Amino acid sequence: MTAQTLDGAATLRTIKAELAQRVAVLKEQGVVPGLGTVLVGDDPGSHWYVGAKHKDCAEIGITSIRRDLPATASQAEVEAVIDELNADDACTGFLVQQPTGLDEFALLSRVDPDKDVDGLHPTNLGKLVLGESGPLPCTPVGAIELLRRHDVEIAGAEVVVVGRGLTVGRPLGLLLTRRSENATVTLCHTGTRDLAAHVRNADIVVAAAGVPGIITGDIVKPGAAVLDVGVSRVDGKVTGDVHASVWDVAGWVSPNPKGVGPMTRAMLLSNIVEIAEKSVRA
Ligand SMILES: Nc1nc(=O)c2c([nH]1)NC[C@@H]1CN(c3ccc(C(=O)N[C@@H](CCC(=O)O)C(=O)O)cc3)C=[N+]21
Repeated sequence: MTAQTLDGAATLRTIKAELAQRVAVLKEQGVVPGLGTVLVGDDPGSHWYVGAKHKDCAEIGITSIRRDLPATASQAEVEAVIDELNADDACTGFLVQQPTGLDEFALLSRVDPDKDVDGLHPTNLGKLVLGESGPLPCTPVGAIELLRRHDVEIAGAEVVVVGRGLTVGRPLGLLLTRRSENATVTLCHTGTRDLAAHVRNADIVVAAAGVPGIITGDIVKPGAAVLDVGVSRVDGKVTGDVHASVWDVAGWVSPNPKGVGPMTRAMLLSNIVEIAEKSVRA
């Protein structure tokens, strides 16, 4: 048996086509959405991500405001750029690419929560806990959307999330246990005594540990959906948390690359369009 592919790259193309139409409607109403990015330093991965985000925006009619700062930039210098984008009406929303090597909580907190396209501002994470509407974190929502668009049943499913990081595992647990998702979630992490015992039970496994190959075929339930969110670089190549042996056992696997990564970009675009639409309604 070989698993079916949860194809994030193809789903990104579909979502872009849908969003391009909404951007065109916004333009008729006199609104041109704009994405801002703040990039600190010269990490090649971060440069690639930011470049990809701006290319995506250009394709669907969203303008770009790009602020690249040297690795030597101080906390105050980055905060000044954040203040500038908060005040810029051409900037619908923006993100501070992580990691910056600076006080990230202070930077995140300084972003206008209404412009927080990453959904990571403390106010927006608080809204997520409280069940209020607001921008949602892109990677976990992208993972859910990838399952939805391939008709993988989430309601009632036993989901094991591996990893409790702030950008994926922690918020994903909150999202999946909302009434609208209705999954039962087990959040595993480095303190979990018997990871295999939990994973064996799961209808859906989300691997976001950042440990290459930690999810192997022998611990996956036959027919399960397995999402590979881990990003490690092994010899310069992107390597996920899901071992190749999983493809022989699972029903669905998201590859890595071309799985959840592109979905993160899709949800970023979706957050920008939603903020812009909200500004028209206001
Ligand atoms: N404030 C902030 N917001 C982010 O959204 C954010 C961040 N910081 N820091 C870093 C991570 C990483 N991230 C990815 C985006 C796209 C792909 C993606 O599309 N990857 C491609 C290609 C990967 C490759 O080949 O290098 C793929 O999976 O097919 C991956 C990872 C967003 N991040």
